[in-house]
Amino acid sequence: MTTATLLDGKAAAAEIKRELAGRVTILKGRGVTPGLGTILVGDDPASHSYVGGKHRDCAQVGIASIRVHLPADATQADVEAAVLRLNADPACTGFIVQLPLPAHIDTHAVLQLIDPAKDADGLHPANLGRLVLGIPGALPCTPRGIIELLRRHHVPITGRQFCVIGCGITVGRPLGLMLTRKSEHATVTLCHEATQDTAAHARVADVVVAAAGVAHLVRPDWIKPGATVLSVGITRTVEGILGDVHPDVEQVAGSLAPPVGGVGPMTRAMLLTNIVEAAERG
Ligand SMILES: Nc1nc(=O)c2c([nH]1)NC[C@@H]1CN(c3ccc(C(=O)N[C@@H](CCC(=O)O)C(=O)O)cc3)C=[N+]21
Repeated sequence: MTTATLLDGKAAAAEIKRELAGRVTILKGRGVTPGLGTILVGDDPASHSYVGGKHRDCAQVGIASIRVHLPADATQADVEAAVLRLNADPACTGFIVQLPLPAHIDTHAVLQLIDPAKDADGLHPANLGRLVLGIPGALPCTPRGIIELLRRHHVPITGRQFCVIGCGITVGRPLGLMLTRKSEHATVTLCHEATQDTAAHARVADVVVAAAGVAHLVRPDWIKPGATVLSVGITRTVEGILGDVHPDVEQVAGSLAPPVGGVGPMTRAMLLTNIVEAAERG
């Protein structure tokens, strides 16, 4: 049996961070220190750990960190005030509101208040609209990380058949938009909960991206031998982190991004890239 080549997001992200550190040095020479802000509401351990990782990354490349932490019972007005403060803070080049927000908060109302020029996640309606129209703007970090991971491993994109499983707002839906731009020009099938036969769509794909958040959804018999597979969604259990792709897929795929050390580190590297680009635009 063969074993898939690893799409190593940890190594690619380390390389990107070295490149960004050089660009940050140049910015600092011009008197500009890029700053990433994060707004975290509540005490979800996973969210805390993600936000911690983002600030560790910032320290590595010389980006300043601005951390805002609000209690779980923060009101809509409290969260909106935090957004407005970072919009107005000249030390903050760009920022993110860590998702998910507590259920009593209107997420769309919060995201719409972010200054689109400071939208490090690329999730503001103005930036998603620019993506649809093909106008330059901040791009969502995870889809951007997926495309960058494929490029750095020389996986062909143009003209290839992609099956994207899951069409959430942070991964699947914007990934479909990005992959069908002129610069990528892939053919994309977006599958979701109501798709009749997701396995049949996956089987014909050159690249399968699993971003549904359903543990071990993608089985070995769903994969065309030699295809590229990315396990993006994760489910936390007492036994540890389970990816959307069953581990045995490794025996069929040509290359595979694992649920840990694959797309996750690339998402973080693209967040830093969005900040450095925003600082360079000035
Ligand atoms: N506004 C917002 N923007 C986001 O980009 C965002 C978000 N909210 N909410 C949650 C999801 C999830 N996400 C991850 C990023 C990195 C890893 C990552 O680096 N994972 C490590 C493992 C980390 C671990 O062990 O938990 C790895 O794959 O090696 C994972 C997940 C960003 N998200």
